Amino acid sequence: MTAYEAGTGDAANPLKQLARHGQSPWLDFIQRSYTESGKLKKLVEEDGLKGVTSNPSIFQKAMGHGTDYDPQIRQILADRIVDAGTLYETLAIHDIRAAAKVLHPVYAQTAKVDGYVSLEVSPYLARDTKATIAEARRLWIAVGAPNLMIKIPGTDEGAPAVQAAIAEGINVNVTLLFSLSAYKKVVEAYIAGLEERLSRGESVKGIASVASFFVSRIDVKIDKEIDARIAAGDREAESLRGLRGKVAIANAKQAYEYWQGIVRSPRWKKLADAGAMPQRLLWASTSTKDKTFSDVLYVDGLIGPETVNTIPPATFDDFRDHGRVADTLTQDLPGAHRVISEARRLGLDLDGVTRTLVTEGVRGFEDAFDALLGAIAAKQAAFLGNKVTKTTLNLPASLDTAVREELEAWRTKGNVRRLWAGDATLWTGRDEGNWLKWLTIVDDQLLALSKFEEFQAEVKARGFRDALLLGMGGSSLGPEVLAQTFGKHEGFPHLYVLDSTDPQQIRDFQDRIDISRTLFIVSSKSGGTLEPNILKAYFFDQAKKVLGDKVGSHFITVTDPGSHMEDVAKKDGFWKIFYGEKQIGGRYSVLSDFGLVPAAVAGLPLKLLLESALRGEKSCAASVPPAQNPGVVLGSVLGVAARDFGRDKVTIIASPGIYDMGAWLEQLLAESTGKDGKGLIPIDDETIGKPDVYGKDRVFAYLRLAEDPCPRQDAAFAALAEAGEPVVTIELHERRQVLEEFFRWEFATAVAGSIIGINAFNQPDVEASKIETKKITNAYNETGKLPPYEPFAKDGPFAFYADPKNAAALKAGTTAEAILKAHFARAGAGDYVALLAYIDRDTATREWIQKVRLSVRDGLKLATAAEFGPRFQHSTGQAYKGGPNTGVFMQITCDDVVNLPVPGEKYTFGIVKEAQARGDMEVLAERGRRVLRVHIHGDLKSGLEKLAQAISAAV
Ligand SMILES: O=C(CO)[C@@H](O)[C@H](O)[C@H](O)[C@H](O)COP(=O)(O)O
Ligand SMILES: O=C[C@H](O)COP(=O)(O)O
Repeated sequence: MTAYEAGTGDAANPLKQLARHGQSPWLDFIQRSYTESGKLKKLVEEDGLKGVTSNPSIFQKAMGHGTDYDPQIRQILADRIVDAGTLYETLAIHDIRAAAKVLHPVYAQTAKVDGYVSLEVSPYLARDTKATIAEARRLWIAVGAPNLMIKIPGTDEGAPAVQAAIAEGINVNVTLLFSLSAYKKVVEAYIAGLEERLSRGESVKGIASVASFFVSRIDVKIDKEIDARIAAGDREAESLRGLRGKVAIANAKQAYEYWQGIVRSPRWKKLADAGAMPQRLLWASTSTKDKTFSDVLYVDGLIGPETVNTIPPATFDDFRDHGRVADTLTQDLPGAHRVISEARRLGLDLDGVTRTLVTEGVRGFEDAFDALLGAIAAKQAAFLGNKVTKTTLNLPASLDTAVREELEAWRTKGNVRRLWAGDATLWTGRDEGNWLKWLTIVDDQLLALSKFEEFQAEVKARGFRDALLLGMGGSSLGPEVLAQTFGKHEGFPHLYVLDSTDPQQIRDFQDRIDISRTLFIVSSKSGGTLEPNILKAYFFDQAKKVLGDKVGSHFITVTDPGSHMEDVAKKDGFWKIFYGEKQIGGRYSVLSDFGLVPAAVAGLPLKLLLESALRGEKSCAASVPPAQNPGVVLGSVLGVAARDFGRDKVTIIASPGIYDMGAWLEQLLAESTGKDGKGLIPIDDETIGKPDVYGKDRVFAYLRLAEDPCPRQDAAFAALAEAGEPVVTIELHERRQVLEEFFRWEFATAVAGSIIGINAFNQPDVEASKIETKKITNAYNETGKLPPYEPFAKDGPFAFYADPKNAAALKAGTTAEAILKAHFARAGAGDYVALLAYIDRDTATREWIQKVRLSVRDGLKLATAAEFGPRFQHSTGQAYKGGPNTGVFMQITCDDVVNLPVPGEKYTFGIVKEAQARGDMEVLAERGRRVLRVHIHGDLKSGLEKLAQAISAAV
């Protein structure tokens, strides 16, 4: 008695009779309820079931619908923060293990011939040999059952992976085989894998493999071609009709014939003598698709020794009911050859069909996997409820359709996976892949949590009253959000963030802190940026006067390894040096030490914050299909709205409790996307108005803090949505979720950048202004004075400056009002007006700029940006100079009542600020931008008042 006869006994059950003919019926299906209810066990005991196969479509059917899996999903989500892919795999492994347990007795009774459960590698890897091998190895270990088979596609790339897996002793089910030629390669891979083991002196016993030959799909394709030709009146109609429903089985029989030759060959004999088991042919795709054929056609017709048929449940039942058992596989082989040659004679393209079927098969499994992961991600979001932020889109129909199309394109191209894999061709194909460490930084930070917590305890123990962070842009805006959003924490210093060269503003901060009890955080990624260097020099000097030799112990730095600031910190005996990641650009650095160190200093709950960020990361993971991926959805809305609809003004409004998010977002969006004449123009904190004050160039992003919403904002957004404006509402259930949003917006920005078609990770035009500023400060150091700079007009306290081209356009007027009128008259639909104020940024000036921008917005119906220099130069400045030429700029400068020295330099902070304004103006003008500078002489307060009146009159 062979192993195949082990389960015989019930003469009335065709399924059981198969064993006598050497065929093992497997079930092409898996579902939790089957295993848990004992149904699978019953099939084994009553029907002689000998194995189970799964594939992405099967799991999609099982997990994508119903509630079978809900309890385990809830339990996993309660314990861990995971992505949809991990969730799927955990559920799948659970099922596979459970089925393997049920089938283990078969495995034992048949001496390892049968009793297997198959689990397929990710279909996304079907064309990647190395990744398939790694995945096979990983799944093999993760499931940890001897009667597991790893399914690997029999593609050109899959065959070498089969060989490698077999050589490692992993049981393999080779799937997606349609053609004899592909099958031959797979047989070779199996044999070569076993030979590899033998040559290393390893055993080949007990290693099992099946080659899954797909049957019915071939008839579906060929018969369609036949029907089309008959319908078109083909002369060979009769002969063609005679082949309907025959080619697939004939093709399978040829494969079997080949197998028979193999197992008789001396090469195989050697392996068999060493105890190897032959790789059996497994008939897959055996449900009947054409209802005019027998419903058990592909079981009845393929019965033969040492084969497997994996049968879907309905066909399984049909075959139990009326299957006919006979040795059909070996019957009439000449007939099978005739069918194939007749098909060739008639020009039916079997080779082409099998090639197409491989491509379609891979695609089909990818689609099914996408659908499955999408369903899991949606379920996950629903179960997590308030633990994650919630996004609602209100988009006009045309934008909505375009966004859906974009999401589908991202899905079919596998772009989310490409992004995670660092594929630079998603952007401009240059060095973008080197700038993506932010994708996984949260995982690293969680691993390093104890480092931050120890530091936090040390800060607390030292009893600092204040902490002053000195930095610009990416090194200051994230910490500023943390400081503003989470406030002061008992026992920890008050965190202040200074990002200005305005002497008055520096003095304001100095007045707020007690230097003797202050921890200074010098934050500079490159370590070479002018502002943090001179601010450090200034405060170090000031602190030295108070602290003497201990001054270094009040300073820490966060900087990239090897930077100038690292040298400074070492030389000056800083208390600590924290390092950034070189593969993260400044504006993507908030979840690296650039955000974590100030968070630790301020006494924030680091673990909770990082966990929130991790939720952001996991919800945007490579496994989460675009339509369920919050980062891709948001990025697609922003990218498509700008690219296809001219809606490039991303208007960001946040609830009061998280208002500062906008300043961080401004930099992220503008600096990442505003270049090559394209990009998103962020409009932050422009008080929300009635629908009629807006042009058709906006997308609105509402960051709503559900725990403390603003009813006025709610009502205004409802009105905008009602009026058909595109509104994205992101609901944060608690403040902590700003960390989740940090990650999501970073991801969305990368996506939008890809859609717009720019490099989302460089900032060429910010560098340009820095160079111009440096030229001016260097000149000052050499000559002790600034180059001459003449206004083209003066009126009262105002002096107006511009480059010759802009001056020519504005010179007609001589009064402030006329000049401003002429300037603003240059703005038209789709443009924006940016006020760039190089003045102290305090409550009064912020209110002033807000009032003025609203008068401009309402007067001109244009988007407005209200910015303070020099901080915006490290942020939106990139888009102003490098983005679309739609900005109309007005610099506002003032006399400095206070001036402060920069230790070691001839220039002062006042000179630096002047150099920055001039440098930026130079570059703006050089890029052909409409720009005007208004300098306020004398008292700033009254000057600003007058300017506000003049602007209001001009618009
Ligand atoms: O590959 C195996 C078994 O190794 C099967 O699970 C295989 O994927 C299925 O039989 C087919 O996908 C089902 O195909 P079809 O009936 O949808 O044409
Ligand atoms: O956004 C980045 C700013 O330009 C500051 O750069 P940094 O961190 O290298 O000093």
